[in-house]
Amino acid sequence: MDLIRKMPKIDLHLHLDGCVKPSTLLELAAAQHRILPAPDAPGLLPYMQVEEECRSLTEYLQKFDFVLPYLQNGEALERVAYEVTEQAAADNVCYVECRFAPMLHTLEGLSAADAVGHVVQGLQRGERDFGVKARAIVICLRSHDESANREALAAAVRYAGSGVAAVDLAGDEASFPPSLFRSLFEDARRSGLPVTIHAGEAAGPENVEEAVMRLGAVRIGHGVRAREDEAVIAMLKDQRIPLEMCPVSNLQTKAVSSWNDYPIRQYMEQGLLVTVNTDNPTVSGTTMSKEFSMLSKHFGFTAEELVRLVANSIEAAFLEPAEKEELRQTVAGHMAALGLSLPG
Ligand SMILES: O=c1[nH]cnc2c1ncn2[C@@H]1O[C@H](CO)[C@@H](O)[C@H]1O
Ligand SMILES: [Zn+2]
Repeated sequence: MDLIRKMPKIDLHLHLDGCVKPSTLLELAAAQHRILPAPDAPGLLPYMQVEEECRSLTEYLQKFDFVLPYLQNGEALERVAYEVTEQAAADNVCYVECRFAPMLHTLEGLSAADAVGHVVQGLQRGERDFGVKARAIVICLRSHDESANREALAAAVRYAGSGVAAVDLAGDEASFPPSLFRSLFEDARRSGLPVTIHAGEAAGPENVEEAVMRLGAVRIGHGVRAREDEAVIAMLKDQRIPLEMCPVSNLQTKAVSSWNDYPIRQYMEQGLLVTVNTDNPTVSGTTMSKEFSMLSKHFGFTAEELVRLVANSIEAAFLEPAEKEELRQTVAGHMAALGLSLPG
């Protein structure tokens, strides 16, 4: 466990609104003169974190409704983004891609572009203060209409290459299939921003295929249910599409029924490019170290296998080649100090 904590790690799939600290929420509420249902951090946690009995992604997503009202101004967004890098540093995560849906932060007059600007500012301040590299990913939401999603996309394009690294599609996968978003993602692709899409989490392998073949995704969020179709697995392998797996979250949303049933080893043996991430540290009650510990506990992952996952994340990162190489050097240096060597 100590080695896991010290190991340099990478988190490519983490939602900004899923990692607000309860202590921060208390301060945001006080500054905004808003009432919370509990007076202290332990009392707030049940409102922010899922229980073991969580039954589905839809139920899981309800936790976000609780924090979003407090994240409607630039100051709050900048602070929680800054704290993403602080939390990353505390767990020896040296690169983080932090995703969020700007349109969820426009309820009190902030524009989508301003929301993106504030998040980018918070991440960049955190990069300087904590030595953690950070990029933002802008999320379009399945439950939003085309015009809202186009506004989010335009905000992403405005910050492309200056803080925003990619575009994503998230939300209720069971109710809104990816085919509804073909025209939106055609424009996303034309903008030059790379695309990652949540798929095969709460619906079947056809969504993974659609995301890659029709929407142009070059990475897939979760992809747990891709295993139900051999042809989809072959397509992921042939195109070397990284999977952003989030084990603790995937158990909670019932993308799988038990650890035994989690396809991570199977995917690695099939030659897929697997990465491991947190999804939502507060909502899921997790950290990168906890994710790695779970893999070592339930699947006997060795230190070398965990290092392989970190190497995969470097390969999958939405960074320019020179920046990626710099990250590789940094990670290799930290690994070497622990007596571990970074492959490839
Ligand atoms: O695992 C997930 N699957 C799909 N959507 C998610 C997941 N986690 C969070 N969000 C959605 O993304 C929004 C912006 O961050 C969150 O508000 C939540 O609705
Ligand atoms: Zn997610």
